[in-house]
Amino acid sequence: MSDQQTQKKSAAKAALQYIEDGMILGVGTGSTVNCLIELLPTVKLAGAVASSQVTEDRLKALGIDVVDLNFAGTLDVYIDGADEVNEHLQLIKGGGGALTREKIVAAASKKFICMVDNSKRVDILGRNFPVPIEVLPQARSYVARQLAEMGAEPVYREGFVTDYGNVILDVYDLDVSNPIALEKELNNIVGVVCNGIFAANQADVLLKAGDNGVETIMR
Ligand SMILES: O=C[C@H](O)[C@H](O)[C@H](O)COP(=O)(O)O
Repeated sequence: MSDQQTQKKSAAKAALQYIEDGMILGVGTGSTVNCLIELLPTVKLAGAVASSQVTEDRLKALGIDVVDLNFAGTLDVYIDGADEVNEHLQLIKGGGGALTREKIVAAASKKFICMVDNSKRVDILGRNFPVPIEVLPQARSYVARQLAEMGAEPVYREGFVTDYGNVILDVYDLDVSNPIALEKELNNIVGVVCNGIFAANQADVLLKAGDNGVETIMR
């Protein structure tokens, strides 16, 4: 097993301490979350709210009851991974295209626990990883032109459709030095459904796995 995979598994194991019996858990999407899902049969959940169809399918395959967020109320805990995280626990997410549903479930949860391996920690978001933006299909070219006017380089994620039937632009060369301001600015472009900057709804706890174990960083 690679070091990175070992770290993902360690972070997922550490996340179990935030899960209580009888809880309806918010469950994210991605390879790190998949490590957590494998461990969920060892806890007694009342159910789970899934942040993507992929996660929903995996939860159901393990016999875990998947609950519609509209009937779950406010969740105590949401656990997810990230593509990048900075020192303020602000994130870029959406490498797997699940950003909108993830942001909704994160916003509807009291506590967001983020699990990462060492490679995800960065000083400034967006230097190495593009910001994914979910866009209504008809607005794709318009939104791309608006982003180009901001000096950025949007790349259409060809062949990919989100759970909501929309498309993704992966945006390079955005200035993410003020993540809260940029998150709002991107949301204001007509046709944008959601963007992958999680700054207004950043993580509350970061579980960062490295060679020497898992470090817990609180906001
Ligand atoms: O859309 C996907 C999600 O935002 C994932 O949480 C994120 O891409 C991290 O995924 P992974 O754990 O596979 O690196």
